[in-house]
This record gives sequence, structure tokens and C-alpha cells, in this order.
Amino acid sequence: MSSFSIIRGGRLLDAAGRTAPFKDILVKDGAILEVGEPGLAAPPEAEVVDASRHLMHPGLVNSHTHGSGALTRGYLDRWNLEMLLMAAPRRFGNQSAEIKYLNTYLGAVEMALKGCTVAYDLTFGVPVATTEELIAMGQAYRDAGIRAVMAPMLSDISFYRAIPGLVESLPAELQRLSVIDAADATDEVLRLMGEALAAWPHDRDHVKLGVAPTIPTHCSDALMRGSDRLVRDYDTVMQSHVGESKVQVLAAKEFWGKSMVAHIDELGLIGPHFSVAHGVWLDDDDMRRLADRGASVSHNAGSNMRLGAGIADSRRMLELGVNLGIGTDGATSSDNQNMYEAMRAAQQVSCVRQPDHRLWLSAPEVIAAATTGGARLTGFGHVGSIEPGKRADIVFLTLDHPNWMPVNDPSNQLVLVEDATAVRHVMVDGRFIVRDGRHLASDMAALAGKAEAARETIASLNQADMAVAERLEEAVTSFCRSLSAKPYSVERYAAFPCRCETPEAGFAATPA
Ligand SMILES: Nc1nc2[nH]cnc2c(=O)[nH]1
Repeated sequence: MSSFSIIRGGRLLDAAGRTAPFKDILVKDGAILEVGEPGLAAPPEAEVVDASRHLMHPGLVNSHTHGSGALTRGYLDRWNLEMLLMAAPRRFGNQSAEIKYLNTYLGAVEMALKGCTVAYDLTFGVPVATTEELIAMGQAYRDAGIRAVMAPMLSDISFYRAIPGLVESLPAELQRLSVIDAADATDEVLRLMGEALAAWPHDRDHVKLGVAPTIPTHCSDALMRGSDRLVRDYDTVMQSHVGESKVQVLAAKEFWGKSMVAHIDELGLIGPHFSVAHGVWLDDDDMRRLADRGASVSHNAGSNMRLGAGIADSRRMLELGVNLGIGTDGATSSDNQNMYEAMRAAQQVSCVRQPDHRLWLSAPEVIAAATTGGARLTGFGHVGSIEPGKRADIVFLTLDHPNWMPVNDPSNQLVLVEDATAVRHVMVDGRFIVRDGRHLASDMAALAGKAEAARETIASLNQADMAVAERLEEAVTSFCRSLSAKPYSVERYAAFPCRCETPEAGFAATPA
């Protein structure tokens, strides 16, 4: 028998219209049946949800994160992407199945409490995670109650080989420790990824498995092509970190004589199922290729600032027709999983990106990216807006909160004022997962205890690797600083808005 609920008395955000009129919402079996004026007719048996003194908006879509890093929030305040990539496996490796689940669950709970109902999670790759562990991490999202795309990060070229000249620049002993090439692993990685896709037991409308060749310079063409085949065979989505740092752009030019986007486009990988994470260093040609093929970019402004990676040109992406999503990135590089902060960061970096205020992202544009843009990017066409036919994934913000006193422009306030402290209830499929500010499935004290124990376990397991991690971080930093090829001076890259204005790039390292 069908179940009905009627949500009465709330104000519904109309972002584009910059208003929030009173609306009633009729929900049938978890889907929105009708949105209407106050007093909307409902079957007598419908459960009544009182939304008075609340503003309702669609659940936010976090279009890029790493559930694998939730336990690393607040770790190291001064590190860039290259240091992070160098250090992460040594500092945070060796995670048991229980800790992998806990990492993912913790991130999902945080997102739920902060108004996010969908995550695109680039998770532990294969073979680091087994099929069973991936399925268990999918269950973590089911247990926390939010939707997710989980895409294992795949690579068959180690980080050290992905920056030309880096390994050769290291002292012999570090060279030995650093070359963990997995060049022969291509077939094995693809086999394991295919096995996980074939075994995936979760309802794909809630938690589906995607594929994430992690960074194109870390993937052979064979791995990229094989990943693409899997995506098509299993009708799923693909995401890669592309053009996140200047060093990556330099490396791509060195490897292929072209940009990362041009390279993967020529491999035939770009389509509506494909999204770029970050895209800080894209030029017009890159953006046109993405737009022409219906692809998306997940804009992670907070993480890009945190790692000194630069400022993506979100305005140009929109002008050229790229679908834009908003992401927090993982806790290793953005600490919390707060989509309101990610939205605010996206709006505010657009203001420092260019002097013409007419080109800054507007609040409605940012909200569209964090909702409908994210829904398209994740391939979850059944969410992202509150309208008939969509699933009832709804966030209720209390208006009895300073953030909303008074209600001026609801769209501006959502992006520029809201910080998740007014999130009162969160609903997925018409059912509350957060009620009165509490995550219903979680005992927070117990969760804190598990997180603390996991922190100690991770630290003790990786103790022996710490000294090596520190030496490698120092070496990679020094190598990156020595890259002097103009106009790609690495020295400049954190401080300036960045686009690859000039095509002629070199990758010569000069003595520091
Ligand atoms: N910011 C960020 N970029 C990445 N690229 C590959 N892995 C990562 C990661 O964990 N964080």
C-alpha cells in the first residue's frame, strides 16, 4: 500500500526567483507528488509534517569528496597537493576494513548533519580495498542514510613517476623507497574494478559504484581506456582529478605535449558521464571540449585555497557551457564536509578571480551548481530539486536562528550566511535521517570513541613510515620549487588567479 505524507507550513526556496514562498509538499512513497499552495489537498491517511518556521531547500550534492579521509581532518595546516599525494599512503595507509567503514560512515554522517544528501566519493582504490570492503563502505552510506557515488581511485603509475624528473632528483636511498611503480598492475586493477562492479549489491538509486582513474598522469592509456570500457559496460559515471595543480599541468605537457583534457579527450573518454574534479588549470580549449561533450566540473574552491592550488575560473566554465557542481573535497584537504562553506567559498573566490563584479558568481548560480548541477554530474537524475517526480530529499532550516533574522534575500543568505548551524531536519526519500539536529542512526559519543581509537591505530601502524614521508615531502617540495619553466613559474601559482594563458610550456628543472 502507498504511503503519503504532507509537509505543511514551510517556505520553499526559489533560488532563481530569490524568494521563498509558503508551499505545501505532498510526498508519495518517498517521491514528490505535488508542490502547491498552502492548504494543498492530501489523502486523509497522509502523515502531516509540520514545517512552519522553516525554510526548505533540496538536499545538497557534494560533487567531490574522499570518504577515505574523514579521520584526517585538521591534519597538517601547511601542505600543498604534491606533499599530500606523497604523504597520504605513508601517513594514513594500512587501514583495516573496520577503519575504512568508519572513515566513510563518519564523513557521511557529517554531510547529513550539514544538509548534504548526495556525495561523489573518490574512495580507496583497488587493490587497496577489496570488493567486500567497497561493498561495506557502500553500506556505510546506506547506514548513514545519504546517497553516494563511490568511485575507487585507480592508478598504475606511481606518484613519483607522474612528475617527470622527480625520482631522478632524489637521493639514491629515497629513490629506492619512492618507486612503487605498478606498471604491470593495469590488468589486475581493471579485473578487480570489474569484479566490484559485477558484484555491487546496493540499490543504484542510493549508492552506485563509479570509476575514478585518479589523475590522468598516474594512469596508462590502457588503464584509461579499460576504465572507460567498464563505465560503458556498467552504465555508470567517471571522475578524474584534472588540472588541480600547476605541477600537474606541466607534467601533462611534458608527457603528452598537450593538456590533460586534450589527452583524455583524444582517448575518447569525455562524455556526459565524465566529470573533472577541480579543473583549476583549464584553458579555453579544455573547457570547450568538456562543454561540447556534455561533461561537468566539480569546483572545490575551499580545498584549492587550502592546498594553494589556485582559483578555478568558474565564470568562464559557465560561459562556455560546462555543467558545474560544487564539492568540499576530502577532509585531508578541506577538513570539514560542509557544503554551505563550499558554496560560500565558490562565490567568494569568484570575486577575487576577476575585477568585474558583473562576472562574479551569483548566489542562484552557486545554488544551482550545488543542487541540479551536482545531480547531473553524479548521474542522479532523480534528485536535486523539489518538484513532482523527484525523490523527497529535503533540508529544513529553522528560521528561528540568527542566520535568518531577518529573512532578506533567501538565496544570498543560503550562500553567504548559512553555515549548517540552522539545519534542523534532513529528509531522504521522504524519511527523516536528521531530526531536531540529531543524526537518528548515530550515537555520537560512541562514534567519537571509535574515531579516537582509529586515530591511534592508524598512527601506530604508520609510525615507521613517518620519517620517510617527511623526507619525501621535503624532496618533492624542493623539486617543485625548482621548476622554473616560464610562464609556469611554480613560485607564482598559489598567489595568482590562474589560467594557462600561454601554450608554450616546458618542464625544465633548474638547480634550486
Ligand atoms: N585534493 C586532492 N586531490 C587528489 N588527487 C588525488 N588524490 C587526491 C586527494 O586525496 N585530494
